[in-house]
Amino acid sequence: MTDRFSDALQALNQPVWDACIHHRFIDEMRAGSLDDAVLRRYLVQDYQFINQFVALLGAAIASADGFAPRVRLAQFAAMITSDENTYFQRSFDTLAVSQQERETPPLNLPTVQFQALMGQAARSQKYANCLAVLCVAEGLYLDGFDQPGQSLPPRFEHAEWISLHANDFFRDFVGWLRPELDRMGESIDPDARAEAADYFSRAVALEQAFFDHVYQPPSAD
Ligand SMILES: Cc1ncc(CN)c(N)n1
Repeated sequence: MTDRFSDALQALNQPVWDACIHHRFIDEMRAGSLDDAVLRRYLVQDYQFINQFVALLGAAIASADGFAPRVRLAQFAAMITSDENTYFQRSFDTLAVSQQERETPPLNLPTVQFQALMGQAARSQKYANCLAVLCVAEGLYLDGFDQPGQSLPPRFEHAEWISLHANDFFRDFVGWLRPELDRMGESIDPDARAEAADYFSRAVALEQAFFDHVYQPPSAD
């Protein structure tokens, strides 16, 4: 077992982590073969995830222990609220997603649970808890979508979603997040480490449920 907190947390959750990064959702997105109904369900739910995710970034900014991490996190929030937000809007246009579905869709159970987890981490006002969830959300997408030598599928809805999670800025951010969680892990007591570890595990499980659920018909909750 490694000494690094982020590695130890990932190792503890490795089977579920691997199930996520090899999930058919990621394979089909990368192949450009994802069914439009699945893509549509995913994007509609994920836009609601992103809403709370940006609030979590705000909480991480507020609870961080210095200006340098705040700058990093704020720069990342700027990317999500610009390039990623316009990706969603353009995809919604292409997939004929109504304004109501963009803003107030019925939520899947994993979306509700993920929003609750992020809200709980934010309200804890503990930087380590926020970082644990961020490490999962972004580390897992980097591992899933950033494959060496991959060629991008033709449709922008697939290609851009991959590119948003496989580029130098994103690699650099995740490459900063992991040691940042390690650094915080060293500065908190065992109870606080266990608390952050629990956020990490719950977030990994929710990532899997989130992918699984978009393959189920809308009334399946
Ligand atoms: C559910 C979820 N997890 C992670 C990500 C990556 N930003 C996302 N878009 N959606």
